[in-house]
Amino acid sequence: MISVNNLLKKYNGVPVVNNLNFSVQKGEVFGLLGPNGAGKTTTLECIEGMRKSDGGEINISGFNIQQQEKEIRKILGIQLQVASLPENLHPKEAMQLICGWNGQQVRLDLLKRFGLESLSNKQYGQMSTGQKRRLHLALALACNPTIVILDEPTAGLDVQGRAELHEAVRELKDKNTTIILATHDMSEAESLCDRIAIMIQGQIATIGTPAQITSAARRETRITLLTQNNSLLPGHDIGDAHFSKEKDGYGVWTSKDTANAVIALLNNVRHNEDKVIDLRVERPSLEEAFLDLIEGGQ
Ligand SMILES: Nc1ncnc2c1ncn2[C@@H]1O[C@H](COP(=O)(O)OP(=O)(O)OP(=O)(O)O)[C@@H](O)[C@H]1O
Repeated sequence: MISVNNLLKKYNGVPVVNNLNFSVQKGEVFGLLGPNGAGKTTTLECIEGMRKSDGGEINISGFNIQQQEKEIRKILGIQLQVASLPENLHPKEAMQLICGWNGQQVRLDLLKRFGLESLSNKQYGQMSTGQKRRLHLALALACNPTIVILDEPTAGLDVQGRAELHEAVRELKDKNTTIILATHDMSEAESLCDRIAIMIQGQIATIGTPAQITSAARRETRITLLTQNNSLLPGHDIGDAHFSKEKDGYGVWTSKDTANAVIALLNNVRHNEDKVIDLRVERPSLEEAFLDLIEGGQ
Protein backbone atom coordinates (compact mmCIF):
# COMPACT_ATOMS: atom_id res chain seq x y z
CA MET A 1 0.00 0.00 0.00
CA ILE A 2 2.87 2.36 0.86
CA SER A 3 6.45 1.95 -0.25
CA VAL A 4 9.30 4.23 0.70
CA ASN A 5 12.49 3.64 -1.27
CA ASN A 6 15.84 5.27 -0.53
CA LEU A 7 14.14 8.37 0.90
CA LEU A 8 16.52 11.27 1.44
CA LYS A 9 15.57 14.55 3.08
CA LYS A 10 17.98 17.31 3.99
CA TYR A 11 17.51 20.52 5.94
CA ASN A 12 20.09 23.18 5.12
CA GLY A 13 22.16 20.58 3.28
CA VAL A 14 22.24 18.19 6.26
CA PRO A 15 20.48 14.82 5.80
CA VAL A 16 17.95 14.11 8.57
CA VAL A 17 16.35 11.17 6.73
CA ASN A 18 18.94 9.12 4.97
CA ASN A 19 18.37 6.24 2.58
CA LEU A 20 15.17 5.14 4.29
CA ASN A 21 13.38 2.03 3.05
CA PHE A 22 10.18 0.42 4.28
CA SER A 23 6.80 -0.67 3.04
CA VAL A 24 3.40 -0.91 4.67
CA GLN A 25 0.85 -3.55 3.65
CA LYS A 26 -2.85 -2.91 3.16
CA GLY A 27 -4.75 -3.08 6.46
CA GLU A 28 -1.56 -2.98 8.49
CA VAL A 29 -0.99 -0.74 11.53
CA PHE A 30 2.63 0.31 11.14
CA GLY A 31 4.38 2.05 14.04
CA LEU A 32 7.19 4.55 13.59
CA LEU A 33 9.22 4.90 16.78
CA GLY A 34 12.41 6.73 17.60
CA PRO A 35 13.95 9.30 19.89
CA ASN A 36 13.29 13.03 19.48
CA GLY A 37 14.77 14.29 16.23
CA ALA A 38 15.10 10.81 14.66
CA GLY A 39 13.22 11.97 11.56
CA LYS A 40 9.74 10.45 12.08
CA THR A 41 7.72 13.61 11.40
CA THR A 42 9.92 14.51 8.41
CA THR A 43 9.34 11.03 6.97
CA LEU A 44 5.58 11.31 7.49
CA GLU A 45 5.52 14.79 5.96
CA CYS A 46 7.29 13.45 2.85
CA ILE A 47 4.73 10.62 2.62
CA GLU A 48 1.90 13.14 3.05
CA GLY A 49 3.35 15.27 0.25
CA MET A 50 3.82 18.20 2.63
CA ARG A 51 7.59 18.18 2.21
CA LYS A 52 9.54 17.61 -0.96
CA SER A 53 12.16 14.93 -0.58
CA ASP A 54 15.72 15.34 -1.86
CA GLY A 55 15.92 11.80 -3.19
CA GLY A 56 14.22 8.45 -3.34
CA GLU A 57 10.69 7.48 -4.22
CA ILE A 58 7.41 7.19 -2.36
CA ASN A 59 4.49 5.23 -3.82
CA ILE A 60 1.06 5.15 -2.23
CA SER A 61 -1.55 2.75 -3.51
CA GLY A 62 0.25 2.71 -6.87
CA PHE A 63 0.47 6.53 -7.10
CA ASN A 64 3.74 8.45 -7.04
CA ILE A 65 3.72 11.21 -4.43
CA GLN A 66 5.71 13.61 -6.64
CA GLN A 67 3.52 13.19 -9.72
CA GLN A 68 0.07 12.17 -8.50
CA GLU A 69 -0.47 14.15 -5.31
CA LYS A 70 -4.12 14.92 -6.17
CA GLU A 71 -5.06 11.23 -6.38
CA ILE A 72 -3.24 10.52 -3.13
CA ARG A 73 -5.02 13.36 -1.27
CA LYS A 74 -8.36 11.58 -1.90
CA ILE A 75 -7.35 8.43 -0.05
CA LEU A 76 -5.22 9.91 2.74
CA GLY A 77 -6.40 11.01 6.19
CA ILE A 78 -3.79 12.98 8.09
CA GLN A 79 -3.58 13.95 11.73
CA LEU A 80 -0.62 16.28 12.06
CA GLN A 81 1.58 16.51 15.16
CA VAL A 82 1.15 20.28 15.20
CA ALA A 83 -1.88 21.71 13.47
CA SER A 84 -3.92 24.81 13.83
CA LEU A 85 -7.31 26.07 12.72
CA PRO A 86 -8.69 29.62 12.82
CA GLU A 87 -9.26 30.60 16.46
CA ASN A 88 -12.93 31.44 16.01
CA LEU A 89 -13.90 28.30 14.08
CA HIS A 90 -16.30 25.89 15.81
CA PRO A 91 -15.69 22.12 15.54
CA LYS A 92 -18.99 21.73 13.71
CA GLU A 93 -17.97 24.40 11.19
CA ALA A 94 -14.57 22.76 10.71
CA MET A 95 -16.28 19.45 9.96
CA GLN A 96 -18.73 21.15 7.58
CA LEU A 97 -15.83 22.80 5.76
CA ILE A 98 -13.81 19.61 5.32
CA CYS A 99 -16.79 17.56 4.21
CA GLY A 100 -18.04 20.41 1.96
CA TRP A 101 -14.68 20.59 0.17
CA ASN A 102 -14.92 16.90 -0.55
CA GLY A 103 -18.57 17.06 -1.58
CA GLN A 104 -19.76 14.59 0.99
CA GLN A 105 -22.24 14.40 3.86
CA VAL A 106 -21.20 16.23 7.04
CA ARG A 107 -19.83 13.70 9.55
CA LEU A 108 -21.27 15.02 12.80
CA ASP A 109 -21.20 11.41 14.03
CA LEU A 110 -17.39 11.71 14.22
CA LEU A 111 -17.65 14.72 16.55
CA LYS A 112 -19.87 12.57 18.77
CA ARG A 113 -17.52 9.60 18.40
CA PHE A 114 -14.64 11.63 19.84
CA GLY A 115 -16.61 13.30 22.63
CA LEU A 116 -16.80 16.66 20.89
CA GLU A 117 -20.56 16.90 20.55
CA SER A 118 -20.99 19.05 23.63
CA LEU A 119 -18.17 21.31 22.40
CA SER A 120 -19.48 21.72 18.90
CA ASN A 121 -20.36 25.36 19.55
CA LYS A 122 -17.07 26.16 21.28
CA GLN A 123 -14.46 28.13 19.36
CA TYR A 124 -11.24 26.32 18.38
CA GLY A 125 -9.14 28.88 20.26
CA GLN A 126 -10.98 28.04 23.50
CA MET A 127 -10.45 24.29 23.26
CA SER A 128 -7.86 22.39 25.33
CA THR A 129 -4.88 20.63 23.68
CA GLY A 130 -6.55 17.24 24.06
CA GLN A 131 -9.84 18.51 22.66
CA LYS A 132 -8.01 19.96 19.66
CA ARG A 133 -6.28 16.62 19.09
CA ARG A 134 -9.61 14.81 19.17
CA LEU A 135 -10.98 17.30 16.64
CA HIS A 136 -8.02 16.87 14.31
CA LEU A 137 -8.48 13.11 14.45
CA ALA A 138 -12.19 13.43 13.67
CA LEU A 139 -11.33 15.69 10.71
CA ALA A 140 -8.66 13.25 9.50
CA LEU A 141 -11.28 10.50 9.33
CA ALA A 142 -14.02 12.67 7.82
CA CYS A 143 -13.52 11.57 4.22
CA ASN A 144 -13.35 7.81 4.88
CA PRO A 145 -9.65 7.55 4.04
CA THR A 146 -8.17 4.17 3.15
CA ILE A 147 -4.82 5.28 4.60
CA VAL A 148 -4.52 7.19 7.86
CA ILE A 149 -1.35 8.85 9.13
CA LEU A 150 -1.27 9.69 12.83
CA ASP A 151 1.65 11.67 14.25
CA GLU A 152 1.74 11.28 18.05
CA PRO A 153 -2.05 11.16 18.24
CA THR A 154 -2.28 10.49 21.98
CA ALA A 155 0.19 13.15 23.15
CA GLY A 156 -1.79 15.40 25.47
CA LEU A 157 -4.84 13.14 25.61
CA ASP A 158 -6.34 12.10 28.95
CA VAL A 159 -6.76 8.41 29.84
CA GLN A 160 -10.24 8.24 28.36
CA GLY A 161 -9.19 10.07 25.19
CA ARG A 162 -6.27 7.69 24.76
CA ALA A 163 -8.51 4.63 25.20
CA GLU A 164 -11.01 6.08 22.71
CA LEU A 165 -8.28 6.72 20.17
CA HIS A 166 -6.99 3.17 20.56
CA GLU A 167 -10.50 1.85 20.02
CA ALA A 168 -10.83 4.05 16.91
CA VAL A 169 -7.55 2.67 15.52
CA ARG A 170 -8.78 -0.90 16.10
CA GLU A 171 -12.09 -0.09 14.37
CA LEU A 172 -10.21 1.37 11.40
CA LYS A 173 -8.05 -1.73 11.24
CA ASP A 174 -11.17 -3.90 11.24
CA LYS A 175 -12.26 -1.96 8.15
CA ASN A 176 -8.92 -2.81 6.50
CA THR A 177 -7.65 0.78 6.75
CA THR A 178 -3.87 1.12 6.48
CA ILE A 179 -2.42 3.15 9.36
CA ILE A 180 0.98 4.66 10.05
CA LEU A 181 1.34 5.71 13.65
CA ALA A 182 4.29 7.70 14.98
CA THR A 183 4.43 7.52 18.75
CA HIS A 184 6.66 7.72 21.81
CA ASP A 185 4.25 5.53 23.75
CA MET A 186 5.74 2.03 23.79
CA SER A 187 2.72 0.26 25.24
CA GLU A 188 0.54 1.95 22.62
CA ALA A 189 2.86 0.74 19.86
CA GLU A 190 3.04 -2.76 21.33
CA SER A 191 -0.71 -3.15 21.64
CA LEU A 192 -1.79 -1.48 18.37
CA CYS A 193 0.91 -2.09 15.79
CA ASP A 194 1.30 -5.14 13.56
CA ARG A 195 4.85 -4.04 12.76
CA ILE A 196 7.16 -1.40 14.08
CA ALA A 197 10.16 0.44 12.65
CA ILE A 198 12.54 2.07 15.10
CA MET A 199 14.31 5.06 13.56
CA ILE A 200 17.61 6.41 14.84
CA GLN A 201 19.28 9.41 13.22
CA GLY A 202 17.26 9.28 10.03
CA GLN A 203 17.67 5.56 9.43
CA ILE A 204 15.80 2.42 10.39
CA ALA A 205 17.61 0.63 13.21
CA THR A 206 15.20 -2.30 13.28
CA ILE A 207 11.88 -3.35 11.83
CA GLY A 208 9.56 -6.20 12.74
CA THR A 209 6.58 -7.28 14.78
CA PRO A 210 6.64 -6.16 18.43
CA ALA A 211 7.38 -9.80 19.40
CA GLN A 212 10.29 -10.02 16.94
CA ILE A 213 11.78 -6.78 18.26
CA THR A 214 11.45 -7.71 21.92
CA SER A 215 12.79 -11.22 21.41
CA ALA A 216 15.86 -9.81 19.63
CA ALA A 217 16.61 -7.52 22.60
CA ARG A 218 19.89 -7.97 24.45
CA ARG A 219 18.08 -8.37 27.76
CA GLU A 220 17.04 -11.72 29.15
CA THR A 221 13.59 -13.05 29.93
CA ARG A 222 12.58 -12.90 33.61
CA ILE A 223 11.06 -16.03 35.16
CA THR A 224 9.39 -15.55 38.52
CA LEU A 225 8.37 -18.63 40.48
CA LEU A 226 6.54 -19.28 43.75
CA THR A 227 6.29 -22.85 45.04
CA GLN A 228 4.43 -24.38 47.96
CA ASN A 229 7.52 -25.52 49.91
CA ASN A 230 10.03 -22.93 48.61
CA SER A 231 12.17 -25.89 47.65
CA LEU A 232 14.18 -23.89 45.05
CA LEU A 233 15.15 -21.25 47.64
CA PRO A 234 17.70 -20.03 48.51
CA GLY A 235 18.14 -19.92 44.77
CA HIS A 236 20.94 -20.95 42.48
CA ASP A 237 21.44 -21.42 38.74
CA ILE A 238 19.49 -24.34 37.34
CA GLY A 239 20.35 -25.34 33.77
CA ASP A 240 19.71 -22.30 31.53
CA ALA A 241 17.99 -20.38 34.36
CA HIS A 242 20.33 -17.94 36.09
CA PHE A 243 19.31 -17.07 39.63
CA SER A 244 18.81 -13.33 40.06
CA LYS A 245 17.10 -12.65 43.39
CA GLU A 246 14.53 -13.69 45.97
CA LYS A 247 11.59 -11.37 46.62
CA ASP A 248 8.56 -11.96 48.89
CA GLY A 249 9.02 -15.73 48.72
CA TYR A 250 9.36 -15.67 44.92
CA GLY A 251 12.56 -16.73 43.20
CA VAL A 252 13.53 -14.72 40.12
CA TRP A 253 15.66 -16.27 37.36
CA THR A 254 16.74 -14.79 34.04
CA SER A 255 17.55 -16.55 30.79
CA LYS A 256 18.12 -16.06 27.08
CA ASP A 257 16.74 -19.55 26.48
CA THR A 258 13.29 -19.19 28.01
CA ALA A 259 11.84 -22.57 27.09
CA ASN A 260 14.76 -24.61 28.43
CA ALA A 261 15.03 -22.46 31.56
CA VAL A 262 11.35 -22.96 32.41
CA ILE A 263 11.64 -26.71 31.78
CA ALA A 264 14.72 -26.91 34.03
CA LEU A 265 12.97 -25.04 36.86
CA LEU A 266 9.79 -27.11 36.63
CA ASN A 267 11.75 -30.39 36.50
CA ASN A 268 13.46 -29.34 39.72
CA VAL A 269 10.15 -28.48 41.37
CA ARG A 270 8.83 -31.92 40.47
CA HIS A 271 12.04 -33.63 41.57
CA ASN A 272 11.70 -31.91 44.99
CA GLU A 273 8.06 -33.09 45.22
CA ASP A 274 7.11 -29.43 45.50
CA LYS A 275 4.16 -27.69 43.78
CA VAL A 276 4.00 -24.54 41.60
CA ILE A 277 1.75 -21.81 43.08
CA ASP A 278 2.59 -19.02 40.62
CA LEU A 279 4.78 -18.79 37.52
CA ARG A 280 5.39 -15.66 35.44
CA VAL A 281 7.49 -15.36 32.31
CA GLU A 282 8.22 -11.80 31.20
CA ARG A 283 9.98 -11.09 27.94
CA PRO A 284 11.91 -7.81 27.73
CA SER A 285 9.36 -5.07 27.07
CA LEU A 286 9.36 -3.04 23.87
CA GLU A 287 10.60 -0.13 25.97
CA GLU A 288 13.60 -2.17 27.15
CA ALA A 289 14.33 -3.31 23.58
CA PHE A 290 14.03 0.30 22.41
CA LEU A 291 16.45 1.51 25.09
CA ASP A 292 18.93 -1.24 24.18
CA LEU A 293 18.87 -0.08 20.56
CA ILE A 294 19.23 3.59 21.43
CA GLU A 295 22.08 2.90 23.87
CA GLY A 296 23.72 0.55 21.35
CA GLY A 297 23.47 3.26 18.69
CA GLN A 298 25.25 5.86 20.80
N1 LIG B 1 11.95 22.80 9.22
C1 LIG B 1 13.10 22.35 9.67
N2 LIG B 1 14.25 22.99 9.40
C2 LIG B 1 15.46 22.49 9.82
N3 LIG B 1 15.59 21.38 10.56
C3 LIG B 1 14.46 20.71 10.85
C4 LIG B 1 13.16 21.14 10.43
N4 LIG B 1 12.25 20.26 10.89
C5 LIG B 1 12.93 19.32 11.56
N5 LIG B 1 14.25 19.58 11.54
C6 LIG B 1 15.33 18.74 12.13
O1 LIG B 1 15.25 17.47 11.51
C7 LIG B 1 15.50 16.43 12.45
C8 LIG B 1 14.35 15.46 12.44
O2 LIG B 1 13.21 16.12 12.96
P1 LIG B 1 11.78 15.41 13.02
O3 LIG B 1 10.80 16.40 13.52
O4 LIG B 1 11.51 14.75 11.73
O5 LIG B 1 12.08 14.29 14.12
P2 LIG B 1 11.06 13.41 14.97
O6 LIG B 1 11.61 12.03 14.99
O7 LIG B 1 9.67 13.56 14.45
O8 LIG B 1 11.19 14.08 16.39
P3 LIG B 1 10.15 14.19 17.62
O9 LIG B 1 10.02 12.84 18.21
O10 LIG B 1 10.84 15.15 18.52
O11 LIG B 1 8.85 14.73 17.07
C9 LIG B 1 15.75 17.12 13.79
O12 LIG B 1 17.13 17.23 13.98
C10 LIG B 1 15.11 18.48 13.61
O13 LIG B 1 15.78 19.45 14.39
